[in-house]
Amino acid sequence: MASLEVEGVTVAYGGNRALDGVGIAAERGRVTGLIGPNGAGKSTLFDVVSGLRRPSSGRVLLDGRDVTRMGPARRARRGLARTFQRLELFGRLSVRDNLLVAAELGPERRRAARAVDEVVDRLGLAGVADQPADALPTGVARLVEVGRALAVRPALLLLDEPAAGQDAAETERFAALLRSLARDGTAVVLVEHDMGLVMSVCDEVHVLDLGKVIAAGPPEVIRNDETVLAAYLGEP
Ligand SMILES: Nc1ncnc2c1ncn2[C@@H]1O[C@H](COP(=O)(O)OP(=O)(O)OP(=O)(O)O)[C@@H](O)[C@H]1O
Repeated sequence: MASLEVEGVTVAYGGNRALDGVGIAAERGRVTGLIGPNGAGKSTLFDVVSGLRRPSSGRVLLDGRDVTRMGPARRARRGLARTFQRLELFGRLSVRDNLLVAAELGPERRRAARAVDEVVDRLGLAGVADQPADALPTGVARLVEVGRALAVRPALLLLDEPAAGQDAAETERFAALLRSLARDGTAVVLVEHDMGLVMSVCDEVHVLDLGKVIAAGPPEVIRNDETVLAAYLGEP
């Protein structure tokens, strides 16, 4: 069963349909890419999935259960975690404390310190663990943001442009991390503009344009899809 199913979701801002009957699915053990030009509706879809925005129609299911009317906290307790396009770290807190605040919100509160140690280890953050977050280069800060989501050991992880600001070596390590999360059984959904990263780590890619899914399939198919190329290049 898919970990996440989105069915016929529509969101309108005034007269503008940010999402128009969108359906996607994401499964455990797989990295699912969500791409599309600026303004396509990717972040709005994450808001709908995480419960920050109620769609005017359509449904969101987590592990087969309809959560469309559930708020963000209840969805988080059901195993959903996300990152934001704009970094949401506490600038004056150390990396470790940023992770701890997140871990303590998770279901395994009593084991928060251990969860933090695991995240520091897994993301290679030991060298910066005691530094304040606002002293970090953007690429490392992005990794801490991902670490905050991982600290609750999510079953479904939504990542909104996690590689923005990472250099080539950081992105390569990040790709390996995404694959290892999928191997451990996490359902990962990746919104990302770095096409090299998307095409190398995703098992499946959904393409949004002007609020509609215009293509879905494995990276090798999406890469050569004429509709997708036209959406990005702005010509048929
Ligand atoms: N709070 C809002 N009020 C009005 N319109 C909005 C709001 N948020 C987003 N929109 C509009 O909804 C559409 C989808 O925006 P969204 O941010 O979801 O796209 P995106 O694919 O995440 O874009 P980007 O790649 O630039 O982050 C755009 O036309 C945007 O202008």
